[in-house]
This record gives sequence, structure tokens and C-alpha cells, in this order.
Amino acid sequence: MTEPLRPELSRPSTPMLDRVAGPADLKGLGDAALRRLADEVRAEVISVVSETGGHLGSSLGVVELTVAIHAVFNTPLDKLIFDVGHQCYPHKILTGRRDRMRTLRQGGGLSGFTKRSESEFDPFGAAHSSTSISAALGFAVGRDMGQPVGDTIAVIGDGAITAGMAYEALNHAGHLGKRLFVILNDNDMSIAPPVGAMSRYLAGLHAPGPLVALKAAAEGFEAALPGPLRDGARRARQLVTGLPGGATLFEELGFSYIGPVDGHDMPALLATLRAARARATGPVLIHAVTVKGKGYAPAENAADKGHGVNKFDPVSGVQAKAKSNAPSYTGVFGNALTDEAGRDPRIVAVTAAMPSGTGLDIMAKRFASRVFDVGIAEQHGVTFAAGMAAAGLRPFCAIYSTFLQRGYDQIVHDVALQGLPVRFAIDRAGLVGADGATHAGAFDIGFLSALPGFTVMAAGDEAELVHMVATAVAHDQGPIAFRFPRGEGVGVDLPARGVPLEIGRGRVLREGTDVALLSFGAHLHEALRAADILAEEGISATVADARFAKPLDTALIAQLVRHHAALVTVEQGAMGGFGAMVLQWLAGAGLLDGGLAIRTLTLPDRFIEQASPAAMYADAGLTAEDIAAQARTALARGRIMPRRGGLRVV
Ligand SMILES: Cc1ncc(C[n+]2csc(CCOP(=O)(O)OP(=O)(O)O)c2C)c(N)n1
Ligand SMILES: CC(=O)[C@@H](O)[C@H](O)COP(=O)(O)O
Ligand SMILES: [Mg+2]
Repeated sequence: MTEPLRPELSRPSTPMLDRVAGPADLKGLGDAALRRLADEVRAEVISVVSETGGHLGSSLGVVELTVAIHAVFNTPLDKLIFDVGHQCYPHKILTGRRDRMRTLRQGGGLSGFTKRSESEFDPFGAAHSSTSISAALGFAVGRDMGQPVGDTIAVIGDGAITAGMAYEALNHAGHLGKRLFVILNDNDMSIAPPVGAMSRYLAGLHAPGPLVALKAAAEGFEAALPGPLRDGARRARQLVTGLPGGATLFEELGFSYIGPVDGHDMPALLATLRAARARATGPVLIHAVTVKGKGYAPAENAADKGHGVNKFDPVSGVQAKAKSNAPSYTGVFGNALTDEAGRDPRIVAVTAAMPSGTGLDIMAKRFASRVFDVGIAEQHGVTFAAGMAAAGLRPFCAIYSTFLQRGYDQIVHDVALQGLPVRFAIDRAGLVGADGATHAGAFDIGFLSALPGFTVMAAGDEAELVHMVATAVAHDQGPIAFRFPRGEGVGVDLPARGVPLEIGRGRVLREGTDVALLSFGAHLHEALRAADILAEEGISATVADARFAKPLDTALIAQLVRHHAALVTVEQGAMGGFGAMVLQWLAGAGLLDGGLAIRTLTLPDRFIEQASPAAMYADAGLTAEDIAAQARTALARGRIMPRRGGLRVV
């Protein structure tokens, strides 16, 4: 467990919470007691996250909401589904996991998201956004078909509700008309300030003003009327208020809309939830207005509202600084792209609600009008970029590997099939640490390399990343992608300016005679370390950086297999990626016919649980020692080779 920075300050007194073993203990409490309980839960969240780091602001914003839902509904029979799940810390504290909260996001500890395997109170796992309404609707159908399910409640943020999936679900839920509760947790923040017309619309719904108050009053009146009169009353309200369409978008979609309600006013929340629970017959949307970071000034005052924090001093809110020896890959990418954008006005960039996470905030500072935050809308972002490419621009789509999965059909259908030169900057490639398996960048090598016409690169270090940005700028022949990991680089000197790489050509960093280690991506330094380990045993290893999974440097690979008894490929990705591409090419070229010993080191065929990235790679069998061990065994079985040199060293 992580040591607290100031242990004497980090454990608040929580007499009420101490008596809560689970949601059942909330049932007998009155409104005032529930409000006090919420205060204690908030203190506990601050205390926990000060020791562990994590998603502080989002969790603080839903404290009252979480207490109220558990007090009014009957979980776990009723299914409470948090969208993304990053705001679930109060929920975990109230559902029997308080004693393990200080293991949050660590190896062997509690997940930072909801997770089915962790608790019966987590009916549906999450971490990627905007899935909650679909899942809740699925549970509602299960209930109506006789399964042991009570009510279903989706809690979704104003950021998450900007994604296409949420509308698909609202549309379907409105059509089915089943009893279902969607609680819109509207804190007017995503990770960054929210963007888009939907965000403006929601703000309009809770803007103070006479029209809105009148509308709310009219709605209350309407609800009391018998069915046949309700339509007339609604039309009258539309005339009186003049609000667009009169009804909210949600009502137009077939939901009953309740709100906006102050999501920190416990009596108001409880009354709203009780009334909705007692009377709902179909889908209901409860619009709760909350404050991200609520009740903790350092979070409320932070630009990101304490979205994701390191451990911190609970009194001052000052976060521990991670030691850094080299610039982050993300920062190197952001700076390199900004430099390129300074030279080429056709360069534009797209982020799906992650401007700082992707480094595009750097470019936005100089070229605001050329950086587009599309909201949590990876699918739209990809096709939008394809449109800009078709129009003659040079779009960079900067999306984490894990979230790019959302846009795969768009990558296939809108980008690859049309051969459009969209540049994909794929951050968070490989294992990412505390966010765990849901955020691992495992699959992009395989899913992109399978597409005709795609060029797929991975940066061996941060200097290579600069060159890959330049390569992507210059590549107008079709789609191109480059991947790089989370965190800091290896500390190599950065070039003053990127130089486009020759497409499909790798490089040899170290020339040996016995075994060839062919790395694709940022595990290059592990391959170099493996070569050092092998050298101590008298085994001479060549280390090559493939740079490209597609097109492969087949001349280099042919040379490696000709000159070595064994070949080991290394990548930070799942099976079916770079190693598979190499194997397939070797087989097709007949180069396996002579009994070459090959090992393809990838992530294993299972999801790797959260821990530090180093521990996760150890779990995956992808350390330098693992690479050396595989090289050793491959060599022991490989054919006997005369020792020859002759490789090109770049
Ligand atoms: C598909 C997908 N894209 C991006 C993200 C990254 N992400 C996590 S939380 C978040 C913002 C969510 O905002 P909101 O739903 O309003 O919740 P809040 O943090 O404000 O409570 C984003 C963009 C994600 N989890 N899933
Ligand atoms: C919840 C979520 O998806 C993001 O907040 C994620 O945790 C960000 O991860 P990074 O810290 O790698 O940007
Ligand atoms: Mg929000």
C-alpha cells in the first residue's frame, strides 16, 4: 500500500460511516443523517485518494447522489451502473469495500472502476465511456423477461452523454418504454471543459431564469393531470415558455424528464428519487446538477477539477510530483506536431475529449482554430478527420490506443477503404499501469496492420517519435499510424526537427552474430537490455528496431534470419500483431523451411490486471530477462550457423 504523505492528517473521524457495512444500513437513516453520512463519505474519499491518487473530482461530485441512490433503491437487486466508473469511489466505500480502498488502482488492489468480479454491487464493468444506458436497458429487458433484476439505474455524466452510444441507447429506451432510470450527473465538465451543442443545451436547461422556473412549475402542474389533458397542458406550456420545442430533448425521446435538481441538496435529491421510484412506469431521466470536485477547494479550484490526481497532502491539496528523468512521449508528440503545424498550415488535429492527455493542448496554445475537440466521440472524430483529409488537409487524429477501438469501423470504412491520408497518433500504446486492463493499448498493431494500404509505425524512443511525426506529415499516399507509450521517454537527445523516415525501413542498433532481437516500438530499450544480459553469458545478439509493422522491412528481416540461428520479435501489443506479421511473411517467403528458431513475444492471451507498468510487463512475460530467456531457448534449438557479420547499422 502507498504510504500517506502526512498520515496524521489523512484519517478523518467518521462515526456514522463506521457503522455502515453496506447499503442496507442506510435504509433506517433520516434525511439529516444521510446528509451527515455524505459529509463523512466525502472526507473518506479525500483521505483515500490523498494516499492512492486517482479520479478525485468526479468521485467528490457524486457523493450525495451515491448516498441518496443507495438509500432509496435496493441494490444489489436494483442494478446501479456508473458510466465510465471513474466516479465510483463513494459507491465502493458504501458497498463493503471500504477496508480495501487504500489499495485502489494498485497491483492486487481494488480497481479504479466498477468491475463485476469485484462485487455484486457492480453489476456491469466500465472504464470506457457512454455504455451505461445500453447496459441498464439490457438489465431492464432481463427483468421484464423474468430474471432476478429490480430497477435499473444508469448514472451518466454530461461528458459521457455526448457520445453516440448514449443517444443510440436513449433512442432505443424511448422506443421500448421500459421502466428505467437515467441520472444525468451534469457538472459542466468532462476531463477538460465540455464542448459542443449538447453541452450548451444542458447548460440552458439549468440556467437560472424565469422561463425555466415557469417551465418547471408548468411541468409539476401537468404531471398531476389525467392523461388526456396532459398533452393540451404541454402544448400550453410550450406556448407560454417559448422554450425550444417546449419539451426537453429527453422528453422528445420518450423519457419523463425530472429536474434540474441540485445534486448536492440531499433532501431534494431524496425527494426526487423517492417520487421517481414510486411513480415511474417508463424511462425517466433525472437531471442532477453537480460540482466536480465538490467540497474540496483544491479540486474545485483546479482547472481540471481534480479529474485525475497523484497522491496529495490532504490539507494543502498539493500533489506529489512524479520524478521525471526524460520528457514524456505525449509532450514530445505535442511539441513535434506543433512545430510541424508552424511550417504547414494544412495540419489540423482532432482529440476526443482528451486535449491534455494527448498533448494537443500544446498545439492548441499556438493554433487554437486548427485543433478540434469533438467530445467523447471517437467514431465521429475519425470520420471527421477523414472528411478533412478528403478536403485536402493533413489531419492528425490523436487518440489513445484503447479508445481508438471505438472508431474501428470508421477507420476501415471511411479511412482505409478510401485510402485517405489520416494520420493516427496513438498514445498509451501498451500497458498503462493504474487504469489497468480497460485502458491497455493492446490491439491496435493487429487491427491496423490488417487493413490494406495502412502504414503502421511504432516509436522505439522519443527521438524516433519526432521523426515519425515528420514521416506522417509527409505521407499523403494513404492512412498512417504511429504508436507510443504512456509516460516518459528513455532520455535520448531530441532532434531539432523531425526527418521523414523511409517508409518500410527499419534500423539495426547493435550488431551481433548468434541471435537477432527485432523490436517494434518502445520495448526497444528492453531488447537492448536483453542483449546486455545475453552478452554476459557469451551470447552475441543483434538488436534491430523494425519501426514499421506495415510495410515490413522484409530485406532487414531476411538478413536477420540469414545471419542468425534464432530470431525473437518483441512488441508492446497483443498476439496477432507485429510478430504475426513477421511470421506470416517468413512462412510465405519460404524462410522458415530451414528450421529457423523464432519466438514472438507479445502480450499473452489474457487481460493484464492493474499494477505499475513494470509489474504488468513482468506479469505479461515481457521483461528484458524474459526476452533474454526466450532468446536463450530459441538459440538452443536453432540451427547451427556460421558466424558472419554484414548487417547494416543505421
Ligand atoms: C470511449 C472513451 N473515451 C474517452 C474516455 C476518457 N474519459 C474518461 S472520463 C472522461 C470525461 C467524462 O466526463 P463526464 O462523463 O462528464 O464525467 P465527470 O468526470 O465530469 O464526472 C473522459 C473523456 C473514456 N473513458 N472512454
Ligand atoms: C477515466 C479515464 O478514462 C481517464 O481519466 C484516464 O484515467 C486517463 O488516463 P491518463 O492518465 O493516461 O490520461
Ligand atoms: Mg462531467
